[in-house]
Amino acid sequence: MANELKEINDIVKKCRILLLDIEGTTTSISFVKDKLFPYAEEKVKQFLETQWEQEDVKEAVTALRKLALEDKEKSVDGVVHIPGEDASKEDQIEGVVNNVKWQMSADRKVGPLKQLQGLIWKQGYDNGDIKGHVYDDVSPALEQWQSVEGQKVYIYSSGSVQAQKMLFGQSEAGDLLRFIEGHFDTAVGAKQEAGSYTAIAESIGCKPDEILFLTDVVKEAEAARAAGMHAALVSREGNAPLPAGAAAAFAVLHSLAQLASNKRKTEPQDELPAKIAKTDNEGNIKSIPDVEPVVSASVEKETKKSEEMEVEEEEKVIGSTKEVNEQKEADAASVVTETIVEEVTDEPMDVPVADVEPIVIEEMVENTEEKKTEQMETESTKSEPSTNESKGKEDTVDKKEKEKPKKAAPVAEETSPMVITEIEEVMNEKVLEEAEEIIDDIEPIVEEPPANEDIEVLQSAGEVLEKECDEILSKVEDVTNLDTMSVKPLLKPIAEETMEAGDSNDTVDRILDTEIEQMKQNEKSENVDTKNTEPEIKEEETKALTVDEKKSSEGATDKASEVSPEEKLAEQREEIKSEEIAKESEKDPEDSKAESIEDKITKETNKSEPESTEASVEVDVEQKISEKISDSDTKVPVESKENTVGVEVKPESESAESQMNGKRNRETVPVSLNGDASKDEELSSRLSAENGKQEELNGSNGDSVVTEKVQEDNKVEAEVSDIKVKTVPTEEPRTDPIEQPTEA
Ligand SMILES: CSCCC(=O)C(=O)COP(=O)(O)O
Ligand SMILES: [Mg+2]
Repeated sequence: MANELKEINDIVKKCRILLLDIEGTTTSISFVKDKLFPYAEEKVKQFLETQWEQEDVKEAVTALRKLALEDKEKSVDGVVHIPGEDASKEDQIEGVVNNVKWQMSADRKVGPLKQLQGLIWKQGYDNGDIKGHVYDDVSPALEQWQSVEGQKVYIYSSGSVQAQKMLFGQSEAGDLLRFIEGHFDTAVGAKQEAGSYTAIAESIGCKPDEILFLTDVVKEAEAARAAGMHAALVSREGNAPLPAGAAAAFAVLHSLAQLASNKRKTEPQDELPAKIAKTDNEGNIKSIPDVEPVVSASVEKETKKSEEMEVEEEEKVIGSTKEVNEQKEADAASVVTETIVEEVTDEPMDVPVADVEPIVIEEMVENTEEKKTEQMETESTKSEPSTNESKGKEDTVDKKEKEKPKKAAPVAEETSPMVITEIEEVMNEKVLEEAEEIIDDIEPIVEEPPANEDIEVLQSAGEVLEKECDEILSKVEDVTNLDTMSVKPLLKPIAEETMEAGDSNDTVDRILDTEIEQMKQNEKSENVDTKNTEPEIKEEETKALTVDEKKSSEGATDKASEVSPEEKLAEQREEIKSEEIAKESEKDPEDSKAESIEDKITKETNKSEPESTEASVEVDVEQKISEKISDSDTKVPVESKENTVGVEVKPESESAESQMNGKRNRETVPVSLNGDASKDEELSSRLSAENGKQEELNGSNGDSVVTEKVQEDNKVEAEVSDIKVKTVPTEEPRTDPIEQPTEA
């Protein structure tokens, strides 16, 4: 034996020609015996009667007659004689019909019988009564095999070449002739004779060991192996059991899918499970899954299924097939992939992977059409089929070996996924690269979310800001809080006004209560002081009155005699008041312009240390007022000022006040220095007197002596008027009394 390799993968690696038997290998025995033979038996008489005069029919009848004579000479059991040409047509037809039925019943694989059968079946194929049966794994396997450059598929069957072509050309799987390079029948020799295989190898033009022959008959496999071919057995459901030792001698396949490469990367859901039969130790099928196998299923998958079937022998075959096809498919795929990828990757981003497949299929169809055309041309030059008995005649093998251009093997539908998968890989790499570039461009735009650390920093910053805001608010509250204002002393008159306006503000009330208490105390102490100073004041007033009296007596003695001292005093008071007003009017408006209350408040609130500011402001205000008091005392003689009334608030001050209150409260705004120990006493009493509330506040019933009251009023008014002079020019506006808005 030239080739005794049993591992199918090892065999496949070595072979480029696939030579296939039909019945029991690509096609079910049942189809032949239950469909074709009955059809031929049923139609043979009618066929002969109608086609008797046809040349091909006459040749077939002549061959059958000769065979019958030889069988008679050989004393073949059951041989049926066919009357000679000198017999009637009817007798001849009857003899032929009986002979054919006898041979068919014996399943003789003789040429004359197969020739006539083919003629009869042709009618059946032509009128649609017959469709050639092929296993589901056949078409994909043929396509796959012949798709690899240099690999070809041939058929060697006892059936006539004509019958073969009809079966594959009009199969249930469609026209499979495009995958078949040539056909051999018994004209080349008996299938169980080694010489037949040698002749086939010669006809194909290759070495026998480049051919893998698949058959269901052990003796045929042995004959092929004897001729130097590689051979494997195919076990299908319905086949005759393999003889003992067959599986040990040959690799046994149950599906042509086992020839396919496991390199194909198809998704499992895209594949039908291969119909792998359970077999006995001889490789004979015991049972077969319901699902038909497909060639597209990978060998790897087949191996897995075989493992499930616990067929040890099968595992060996599958494993061999896998390795061989890996190499084969790798070689084929590499060529096609290169070509297609070049087309696709020109525009990697615009061509989706899915778009690649049509390109591949298109090329496949194109090649198929080309191949089909070539086959049709070849067929026209083929010799007539012959039987084994007609050896020496024209060879039945297709000798018109087509010298097709050795271009890249067409990519078939079943193989394209593998190619596409590799294209996908290439595409993915390019797409990923470009995607990375795009992402790089995007990254600077997209801000990364802050890290936890950053969030903590931000939170801390937020807390700081919030704290600062609280401090600012606190300062504002301090400014607006009557209890904590540094200008608290200045609030007194405003508070009083607010009280007069019926404001029930508790703070104001509290301030007033405190103020009232102090005023009561001051009133008492002032009374004591007044007793000590009253003589001097009275003396001064007396002098003033004397002068006035002289003046008035000079012009109007009658009136003078008629005017009471009180009236005189009032008149003098009015005069002094007018003079004071005149003096004030003569002063520089710019110097007397009171600083904007708003500005003052702003300055106050801008101070960073409220507590110290409050104290300093209080001191400043007190000092200023003290200075003004003393200044007033020195510049303006008390005698001349005693009768002056409170200075009216100048327009500037009114304006300032209006800015604060949005209204003109009063024409005069008395100022109090609440809380001062030395000066506040008399100021408080002045304030009370000025407002005319002293009696009320002190609980006085107004029983005071008129003279004392007048003097007291005059004194208080004079002093208060000094204090009220807010428009006194100063170089330190900030220390000027600040009017606090009542609505603050
Ligand atoms: C394709 S012809 C029908 C099958 C047939 O007649 C036959 O004899 C098959 O024999 P095979 O050698 O293919 O087993
Ligand atoms: Mg067979």
